[in-house]
Amino acid sequence: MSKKILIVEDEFIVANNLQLILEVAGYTVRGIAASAKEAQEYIEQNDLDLVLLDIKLKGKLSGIDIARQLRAGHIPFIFLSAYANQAILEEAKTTEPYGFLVKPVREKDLLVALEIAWYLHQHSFESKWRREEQLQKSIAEIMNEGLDAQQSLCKMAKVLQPYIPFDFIVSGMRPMDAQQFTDIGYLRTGFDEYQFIGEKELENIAGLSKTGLQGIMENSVFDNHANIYTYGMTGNVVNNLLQRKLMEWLRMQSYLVFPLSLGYGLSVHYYFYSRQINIYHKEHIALLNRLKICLEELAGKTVYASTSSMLQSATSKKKRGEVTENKLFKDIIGNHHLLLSALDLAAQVAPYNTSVLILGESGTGKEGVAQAIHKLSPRKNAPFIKVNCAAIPATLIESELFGHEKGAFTGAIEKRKGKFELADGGTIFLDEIGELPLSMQVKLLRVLQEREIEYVGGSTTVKINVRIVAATNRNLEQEIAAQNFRLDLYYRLNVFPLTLPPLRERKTDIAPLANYFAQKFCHSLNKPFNGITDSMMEKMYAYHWPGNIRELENIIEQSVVLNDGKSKLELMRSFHGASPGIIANEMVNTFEQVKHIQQQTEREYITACLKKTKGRIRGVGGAAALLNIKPSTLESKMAKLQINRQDFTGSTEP
Ligand SMILES: Nc1ncnc2c1ncn2[C@@H]1O[C@H](COP(=O)(O)OP(=O)(O)OP(=O)(O)O)[C@@H](O)[C@H]1O
Repeated sequence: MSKKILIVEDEFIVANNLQLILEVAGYTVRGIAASAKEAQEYIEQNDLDLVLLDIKLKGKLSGIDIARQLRAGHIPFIFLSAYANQAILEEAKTTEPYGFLVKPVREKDLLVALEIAWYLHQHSFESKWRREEQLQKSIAEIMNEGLDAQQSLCKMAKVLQPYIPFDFIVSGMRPMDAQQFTDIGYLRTGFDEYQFIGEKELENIAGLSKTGLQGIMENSVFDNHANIYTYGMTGNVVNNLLQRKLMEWLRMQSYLVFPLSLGYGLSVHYYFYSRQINIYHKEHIALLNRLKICLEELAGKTVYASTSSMLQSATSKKKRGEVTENKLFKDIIGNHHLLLSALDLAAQVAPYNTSVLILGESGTGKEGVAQAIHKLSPRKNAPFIKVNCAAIPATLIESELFGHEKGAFTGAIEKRKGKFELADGGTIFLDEIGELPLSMQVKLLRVLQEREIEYVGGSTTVKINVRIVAATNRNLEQEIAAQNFRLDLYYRLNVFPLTLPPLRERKTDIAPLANYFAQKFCHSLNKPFNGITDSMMEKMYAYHWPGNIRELENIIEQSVVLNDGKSKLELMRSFHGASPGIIANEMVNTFEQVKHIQQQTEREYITACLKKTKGRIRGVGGAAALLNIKPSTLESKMAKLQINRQDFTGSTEP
């Protein structure tokens, strides 16, 4: 059926031209709105499949305002703009558009953008619906298991986490009996690990006596409708004493409360707390409302029925630890909430064929997450093929990816399969996708659309069934603005973005990672592990880790190699170019400053390694090996940071 489109454009000639193109392509143009007001009238009629939306409109309201309305109504839209500078892109991005076209728009670009927008819309809608159905089923299963309140909240926490992220979840009866604390809480301590928090645990954490806690409970008032709160000065200020104290004790930044009535004036309140600010939205409340019947039934069966037995079972569970092993991501160490949020997303998307774009600085573990997504998918028994787009010379990349015929170019002595074909049935991991030359981006886009590849130098076409996981440490939006990356490819790949935090933003993971690597290297070198000295730990905490986990891994390896096997591990080199004070002092206010510092530290780190190797990049003991990256990756970084190898060839070791 022909899709119905609205054109929101105040330039008459542009709008007519668009209408002509769209009608020839088989779309039904519902109308042309020359102002935001007219656009709103069309939207209210509620009969649109897609909207083309000019950002700058005459009058008070802009295309951005209309975009927010379309988003709320789940109508996909594509922005049209005469400019594509960073500021406009940033503003447009906040509305999560399905595409962005720069005027004047070429016919082909317009039709491709519309096709992709429709595909993304269908996809996100369908997968959202499927995931919600799965969630309802999981809650129903918990209900039928005959568990007590504590057990069911623990299970509920695990199934709800991907949908409503939290670091601490609480459920409790309201009104509260100040003489008897019966709230049940679970604190997230790992990817799939939760620790029970009841009355005793709270008293310990807060350093309070039983009467102290009772005093707080007596002075607390409770919401009777769903609400979102933020700790601190902005947003919905937390007035409720118990909630405010909980946030202080557990260093939470925001929470969502969702009350469920059980009748007779009683209700069960669910609280979701997060260490991230502004994480909760109306959409989370809307989801909880859709789950309300299930949740009410579950609450009635569990919390209401078992308040008296709670304390007793709480103590026994505490003794057992209630800690489950993280089986899903067993090679990914760390339990910082920023890492766990990224892993939640990975676990959510893994079972589907959806393309995933993993973002994050170099060395943050993008490849490990890509592998985990593959292992958690139904494709796990088929190949996982990695392609480092930065490491392959531009002239060879096409044949590397798609294969070549015998004699296709000098040196092609026989027909050879490309990585896409090798990955058939499995996953292809396109690492450093931001480095892909523009000419290859067009070809990759065609493969993603048509799901078939063409050998270089011949007519062989092969149908492929491959899931794409791509990664980059570049800011692709900036690359698009600089015309280094194609917008249409970006939208194809960016179906499910996932960002890995840099190590300096999750310093609590330094100790577990350091211990993990130390044990690994001690084991492989057959040395006993005697621990890590406090001074090494302190220095590692103070450092800002431009090379992230890869750098930490290298440092631990050096320490293990040079350790005598009797004493604790000591730091065996000084950190180069360390300027942790800048970050620790929180003098960084803007993203640009962060980027600047990041580039500066990366530059200093590479420079220090090049000094050490006297400018040698390749081979054993070369700078690339020291940094544990491919020589070609190092070369491209050096070019980007304007580091000249020749400057180091004559220098002496520091
Ligand atoms: N959470 C983690 N737990 C254990 N090891 C990790 C973790 N994250 C990364 N590593 C290790 O750190 C090293 C670098 O990780 P990886 O190669 O996945 O990073 P990357 O983000 O893909 O880097 P690049 O952008 O340079 O390709 C690897 O040896 C990896 O095993």
